[in-house]
Amino acid sequence: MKKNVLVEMDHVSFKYDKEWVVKDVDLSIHKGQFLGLVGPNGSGKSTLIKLMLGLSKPDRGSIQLFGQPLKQFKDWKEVGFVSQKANSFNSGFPATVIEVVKSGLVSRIGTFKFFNQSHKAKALEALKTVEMEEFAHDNIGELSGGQQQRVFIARALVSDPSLVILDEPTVGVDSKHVTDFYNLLGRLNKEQGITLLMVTHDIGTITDHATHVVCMNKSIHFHGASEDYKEFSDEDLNQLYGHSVHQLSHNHDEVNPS
Ligand SMILES: Nc1ncnc2c1ncn2[C@@H]1O[C@H](COP(=O)(O)OP(=O)(O)OP(=O)(O)O)[C@@H](O)[C@H]1O
Repeated sequence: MKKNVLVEMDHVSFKYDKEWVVKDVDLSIHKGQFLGLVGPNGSGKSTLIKLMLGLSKPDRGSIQLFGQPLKQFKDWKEVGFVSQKANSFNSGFPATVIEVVKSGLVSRIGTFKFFNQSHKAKALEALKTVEMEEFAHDNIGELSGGQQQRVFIARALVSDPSLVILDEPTVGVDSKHVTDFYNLLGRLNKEQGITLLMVTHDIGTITDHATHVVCMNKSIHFHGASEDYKEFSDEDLNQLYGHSVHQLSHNHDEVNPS
């Protein structure tokens, strides 16, 4: 593996039907980074994640995970994923919190194996990390959006991944709890050394928490340290987003599109 490079995309392009939605993307994610991926609606962020996870295949270019071509990569327990729609269980969904978290071990133990006491202990440990262990035996559907999303982070953490990818995890999280959520991600990154890639629309907030920012609109328009992204002017952003966007001064919770 190229030293400490967990993901490497080399001239990656992808189209649905005839329209290119990801164009000539070169992107490396280094161990220890907390990378925020931002861009306007429909700019290809989720598609880029799907390509990285091998759920879609690039039409051009190549992708390596942990130094291996994606086709050969098998060590999926190293990669946790929290999707945008994770927190959409209705109250009748028949699974407890701990069952949801244990399901994250399937990549480690195989689909048809049974969970044992050590798996239960792992799941409880992951719930403890996200401060949700007291809800272990509650029904997942009875929790708030923010609590459900913490459970899905625990599910992503239970196999001890080095990299966790999150696609708009704060959608459905009460704005009062969004800051706590970012603080949790910051702790995972700083204290546990987990590399994070997070798709978000919160361009005002992400720079306070992420170490690096990638801003894309089909191709990459900015990739650098969060500090430098703060220098990316409102004018640059407006051009990219096609409407007025302000990066709020930092320590604010929201972006202010008009
Ligand atoms: N399954 C699909 N079939 C055809 N087109 C698709 C499909 N999924 C996404 N697209 C299109 O590809 C483009 C990129 O979509 P994508 O979801 O990757 O963008 P995004 O940046 O994640 O958007 P958002 O911020 O709104 O979630 C959009 O124009 C979208 O309509």
